[in-house]
Amino acid sequence: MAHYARGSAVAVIRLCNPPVNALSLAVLQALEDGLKKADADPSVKAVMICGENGKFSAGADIRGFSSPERHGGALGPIVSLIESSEKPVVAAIEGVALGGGLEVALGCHYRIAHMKAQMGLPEVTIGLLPGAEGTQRLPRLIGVPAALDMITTGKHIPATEALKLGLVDEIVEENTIEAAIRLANKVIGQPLGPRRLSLKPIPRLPNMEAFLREALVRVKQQARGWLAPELCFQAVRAAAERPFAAGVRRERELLQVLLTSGQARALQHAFFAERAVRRWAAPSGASWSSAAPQPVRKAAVVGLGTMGRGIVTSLVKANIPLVALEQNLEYLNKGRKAVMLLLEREAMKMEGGAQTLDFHNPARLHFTVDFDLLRDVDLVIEAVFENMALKKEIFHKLSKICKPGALLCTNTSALNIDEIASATSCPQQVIGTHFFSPAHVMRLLEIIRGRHTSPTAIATAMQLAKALKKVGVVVGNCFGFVGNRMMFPYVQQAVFLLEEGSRPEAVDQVLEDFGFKLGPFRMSDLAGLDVGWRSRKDQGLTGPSLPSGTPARQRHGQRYSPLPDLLCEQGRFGQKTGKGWYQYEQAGGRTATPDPWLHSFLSHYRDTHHIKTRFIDQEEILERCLFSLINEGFAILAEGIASGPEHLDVIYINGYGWPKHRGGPMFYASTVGLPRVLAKLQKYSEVHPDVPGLRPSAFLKKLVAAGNPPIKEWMSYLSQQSSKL
Ligand SMILES: CC(C)(COP(=O)(O)OP(=O)(O)OC[C@H]1O[C@@H](n2cnc3c(N)ncnc32)[C@H](O)[C@@H]1OP(=O)(O)O)[C@@H](O)C(=O)NCCC(=O)NCCSC(=O)C[C@@H](O)CCCCCCCCCCCCC(=O)O
Repeated sequence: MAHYARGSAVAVIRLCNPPVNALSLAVLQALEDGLKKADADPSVKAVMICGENGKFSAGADIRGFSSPERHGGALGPIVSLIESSEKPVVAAIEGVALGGGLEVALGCHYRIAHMKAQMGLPEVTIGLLPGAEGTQRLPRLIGVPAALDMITTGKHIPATEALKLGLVDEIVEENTIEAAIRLANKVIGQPLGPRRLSLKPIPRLPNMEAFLREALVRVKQQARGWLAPELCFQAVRAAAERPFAAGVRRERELLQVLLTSGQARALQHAFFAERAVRRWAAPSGASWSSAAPQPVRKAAVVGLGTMGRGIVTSLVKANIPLVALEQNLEYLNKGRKAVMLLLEREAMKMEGGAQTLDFHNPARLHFTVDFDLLRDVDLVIEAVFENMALKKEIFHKLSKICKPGALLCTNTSALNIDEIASATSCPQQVIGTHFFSPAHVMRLLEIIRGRHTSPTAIATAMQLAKALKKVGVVVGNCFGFVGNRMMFPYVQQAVFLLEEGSRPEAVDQVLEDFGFKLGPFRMSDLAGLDVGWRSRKDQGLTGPSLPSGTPARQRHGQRYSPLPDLLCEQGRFGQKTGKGWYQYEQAGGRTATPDPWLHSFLSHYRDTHHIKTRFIDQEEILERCLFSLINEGFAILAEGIASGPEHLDVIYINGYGWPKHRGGPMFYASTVGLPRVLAKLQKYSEVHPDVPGLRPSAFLKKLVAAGNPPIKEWMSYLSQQSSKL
């Protein structure tokens, strides 16, 4: 709703729809009514628009988009109505003015903001464009380059920057509403023509054409199949090249394209999925709403390898005092040097911002080899390499040294949390925190609940994720948890495709065209082939513990490809050794080039194993890789390892480079249609009966039999879910 009130000569319209004053149909109607009332009242000389509870508005009500009467479209005429008012209208911006909220403010004749307010046009991030004439007004106000930057990235900008850009007229430290009313009184009677943005000419650039050409290249490069940035660009270009009314018509046409692309729905699914995963629940009945986190006043990180260094950097950035521990001085000094380098780089990125990094002060970051210094920490993150015996030894030590109640986290990508916890006297305080590399950059934190993990421990780990500006997703304990477990069949299919006749660059191309930043082979070269090799040796799948006489391409009666092991045996670990599935300019190089050596190696391998080579088309590559990953997702849901498909989607988008505009793997499956996914899996499984990853999961079959219900209803088909969460 919007509340209308009149005090002296200034009428106040307050947008009111908690928690973020989203512009629902009711709010828009009330806003329109308020404007008309103010217009009709001769004692009203000016209008002030503000939001309830210290927030202007987060824009159109995204939840309403999927309702039959989509109401976002009604906003443009209301913004025009504001602008055409004969009485000055002032926007008082507190908290956020985003999307349609900022478009309302752009319709106003004056904008005044609190200095802590944030503004932006984030429609691009939900697959849309600022379709209430925002693409036409903003460039007229702040110029094409700045408007293009805001509209194609969706970034939020602080009030101080908005003032510099001329987006707001004034910023205030005290009461914004009172300041806005003062301003409204001051401008009564002043001419409004120059304040109407639709009448303003676009600020010209000497080289507008060249600027736009280069900007388009940049936008396209970054978008990789995501349509909205390019269409946002086209709308701003229309503002630069056409009169206002024609630009508005173009904006509408482009919006229609986006609305029918399917990407808006996918990105909005991703938006709500990210919020849904915060509401975790455990089988005991404990949940996000009942369990309180423990405060983390001081933390520790054990192990300063690649992961530990990133985790330390993340904690320092979150301003958490920290002890960083290594097993000996040599490793400690190496780790300290690397951490300092990372922190210097982060500090440089933050230069000029409000926050600074305090990492030279030993009270905030203390490097040590002395376990005794962990006595008073509230939380420890163990980040040594993936070895069960080593992890158990460390956890045994931690449970003796750390104070009662301290949370003990293990950074592992696959190992059994319960087994690690069994080495302690406090398994309720043990939890898995699976960070993704580089840990100070990647947003995902998989939080693994063991059998005994307490609700307080989960709440504290979720709170930690938030403090680190990460997305925490609570999952159950199984080999590989959610992300890596779904990744195994995907990578396995990619390697099988090589055996059958494809090449790394062909497989990668298909998946990169789909929208992944890196295909499976480029990804594997980046992560290091030795990581998986070590794990397979530990599992007895290769190496000295493999029983003699084991068939080269079979393990436990199932198809197995020794290709990655053979590469490792040749010292081809990927980028770090300059050779892997590709060749690189040098060890540590980043530019992957197809490698003739690998091609002839593959030919030789196929000959040795009498594999008949065939041409494999793009469709088969895509379907075998993606559908096997999705199939595993259904098994995970059925086993209760994750509470819903949106958890899997959030994990894949934030940890595995799944293109966000495709909504995550499970959402993608829902758009492909479950009957089609099932039929394809059945077909491939018949051809490859020795590959369990292609055998359709019982849950997928059940959903198809139930008539392909919408994704929101999937979990209701799991009647007797044995939750492992
Ligand atoms: C505002 C935030 C920065 C706040 O962040 P914070 O971390 O503090 O809190 P949360 O993110 O947890 O949010 C709290 C709570 O509020 C919900 N929420 C937030 N924003 C909205 C919103 N705009 N609408 C509805 N609900 C919202 C959020 O979900 C949380 O609740 P939950 O129960 O889930 O916990 C941050 O929230 C944020 O960034 N919000 C999004 C801001 C945004 O993207 N704004 C742009 C909105 S789009 C818009 O304004 C469009 C206009 O340009 C008009 C265009 C006209 C044409 C439109 C055509 C309509 C048809 C569309 C069809 C789409 C596809 C289809 O269905 O087919």
